[in-house]
Amino acid sequence: MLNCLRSPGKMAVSRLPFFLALAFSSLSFVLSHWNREMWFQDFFPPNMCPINAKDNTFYGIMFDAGSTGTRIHIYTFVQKSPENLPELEGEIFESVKPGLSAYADQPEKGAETVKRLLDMAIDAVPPHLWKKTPVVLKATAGLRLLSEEKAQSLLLEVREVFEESPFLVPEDSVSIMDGSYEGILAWITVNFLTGQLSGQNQHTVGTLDLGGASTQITFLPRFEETLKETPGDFLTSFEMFNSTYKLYTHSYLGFGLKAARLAILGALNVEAVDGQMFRSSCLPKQLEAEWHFGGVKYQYGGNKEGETGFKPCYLEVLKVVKGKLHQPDEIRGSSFYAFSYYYDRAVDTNLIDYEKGGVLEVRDFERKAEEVCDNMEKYNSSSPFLCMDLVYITALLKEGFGFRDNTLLQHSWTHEVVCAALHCSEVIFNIYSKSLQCAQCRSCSC
Ligand SMILES: O=c1[nH]cnc2c1ncn2[C@@H]1O[C@H](COP(=O)(O)OP(=O)(O)O)[C@@H](O)[C@H]1O
Ligand SMILES: [Ca+2]
Repeated sequence: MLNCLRSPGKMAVSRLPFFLALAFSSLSFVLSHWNREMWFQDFFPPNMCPINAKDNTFYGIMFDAGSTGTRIHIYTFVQKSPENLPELEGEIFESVKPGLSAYADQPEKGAETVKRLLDMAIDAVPPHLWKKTPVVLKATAGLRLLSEEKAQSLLLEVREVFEESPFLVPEDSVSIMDGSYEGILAWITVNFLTGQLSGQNQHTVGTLDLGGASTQITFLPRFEETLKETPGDFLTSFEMFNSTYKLYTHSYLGFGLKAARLAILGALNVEAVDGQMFRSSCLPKQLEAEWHFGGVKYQYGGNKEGETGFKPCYLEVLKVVKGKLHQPDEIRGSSFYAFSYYYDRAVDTNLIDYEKGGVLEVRDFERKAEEVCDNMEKYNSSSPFLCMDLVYITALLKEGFGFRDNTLLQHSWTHEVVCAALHCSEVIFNIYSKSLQCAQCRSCSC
């Protein structure tokens, strides 16, 4: 199925329910087929599997506490027969903004946002299953950036909310997720849901996740050379469905889209931001405004007198990106799924369709960045950061990770490749919107 995505250098940009992999780790088939030594065995205890065949519906409540928002996923699984794999029947999703880290100095208020979301689960899960339904919260880069003390008091308050709920609270149910797990979860979700982990001919795709505060890159190296050249802590081995996978994965803290804005503005790690005005050539000349991130208020604006536009902006962004990331040679000829802010900004600028997702080259982001940055007045109805965000995405992909621009490949976009790839990303999107049907992809005939 994913053959359609293997045209070198193309990226399918789509929304992704990566927390699904975490919820799947609660299933009996996962626990019996996946190595018990695996890192995610602790997320849900083995007794969470359906015990008797009649009681074949079960639930899992998963919180994704991201740097920009907190999301609840209430998954319903059905085990139709003991010998079959449980199936994901549905998902209820809700989110709130801002994320927990915005409540760094008011942990109780932060936990209150989690409680409001958890109340949804009380309505969604039948009362007789409450005690058997695990509730888990994994925080990502927003909390990683806080001091240990502030992060822990937030987690403690959330844990209290969980303890007061009628659900099952596993031992390590509220914690900060390690960045490399985050990358692996996304990779498993994409490749598992598209059938790449169970079949004979596995054609896995890499994943690129651009969050608010961190960014992850994950792929399965095909060449020995890559393994040799990669720093040890960028490689993680695990066993799944009787295969061993040695993945390249890394999470870059501070390289998420919102954290990058601060770095570009020179506002990252500045002690007293109060009263300071941070300016950039990536912003509309006359702009002066305020922006809140991670519970801090920043004043920012355009280069009133100086230059603005794509070129000066790119130079500014380069300082933040160039030479800061490991560049594995192998990715230049590989396919990647890109999501989160890659997807959001591609949709915002009509590079891809909101519903279908789509396939892009790195240069598509670059072209759009030029168009937006050199005509900022035309785009002033959307976010003032649009130019900066697009330039950052371009620079991160090209100069950060070392992806090729793929100028030559532009012409090899046959109708078939584009159509098939669109179908695949559509399937991914359909999964996100609760349907696990892949009929369209299987019958793809362009
Ligand atoms: O369940 C999801 N599926 C797909 N994208 C998601 C989901 N949850 C959050 N996102 C995307 O993640 C981005 C925000 O990143 P987040 O707040 O998770 O920061 P972080 O990962 O750096 O902590 C946004 O683009 C948002 O749309
Ligand atoms: Ca995230």
